[in-house]
Amino acid sequence: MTVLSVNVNKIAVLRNSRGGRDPDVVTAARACLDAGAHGITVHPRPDARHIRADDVYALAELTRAYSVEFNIEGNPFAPPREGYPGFHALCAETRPAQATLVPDGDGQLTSDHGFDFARDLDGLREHVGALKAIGCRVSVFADAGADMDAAAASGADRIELYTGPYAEAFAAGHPQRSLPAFDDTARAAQARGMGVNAGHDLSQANLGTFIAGVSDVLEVSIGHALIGEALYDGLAFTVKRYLSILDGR
Ligand SMILES: CC(=O)[C@@H](O)[C@H](O)COP(=O)(O)O
Ligand SMILES: NCC(=O)COP(=O)(O)O
Repeated sequence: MTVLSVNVNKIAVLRNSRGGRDPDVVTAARACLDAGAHGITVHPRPDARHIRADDVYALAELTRAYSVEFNIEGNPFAPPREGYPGFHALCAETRPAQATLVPDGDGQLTSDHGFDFARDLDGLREHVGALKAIGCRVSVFADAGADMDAAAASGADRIELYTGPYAEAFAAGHPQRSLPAFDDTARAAQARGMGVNAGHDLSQANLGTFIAGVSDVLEVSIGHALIGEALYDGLAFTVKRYLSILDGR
């Protein structure tokens, strides 16, 4: 079975645009969990442009109360700065079920590649070991076609396949051109004892084809498309509520 971890970054984007408390990430996460989502994902970035350290603490409490998995994503190599205690410190303070290591640089609009495992192996080994020592399952962000021998040598429990290129191929009408590389990488990871997660730009349109075409995906984390789709699904209902308030005057 593939579990769904909802990424609530985008709720924080909306909240931060007005500087207040709403929409509230914990309320949104609770709605996802009440609807049956299996877990919550966040990707706090050092510039705190969406999820902030306080959100991470509050969501850790919520997911603990619901007995579901909390997945924190981030770059373990990025140094702490004001408002961002650093990836390891956040994990040490909140003990998420899963820590997903992503090699994002400063100023990147969003994640757009996995690790070069052979190049980053020594540093990755250290971070993976430290996170496992505090009780986290550790997943590492990987491109289709990445070196799974080196990924396994990092000590990671899982890889998370970076699905952006698949989503692009799907949108261009030829998902079957990209799926075999994802499936081969998943099988190579599994043959080396690692589990396989996937995420980035997955959506209602492209998810089914991906899950059907890639071996034994344990978890998908989905945020951008899911929150956008929720707006479309919720707008008619919400507009009617406003109209009924106005009609009731
Ligand atoms: C690793 C990954 O693919 C997601 O965490 C994605 O990067 C979401 O981050 P943003 O919401 O900051 O784009
Ligand atoms: N790990 C991927 C994730 O958490 C969500 O990515 P996206 O759906 O916001 O592109």
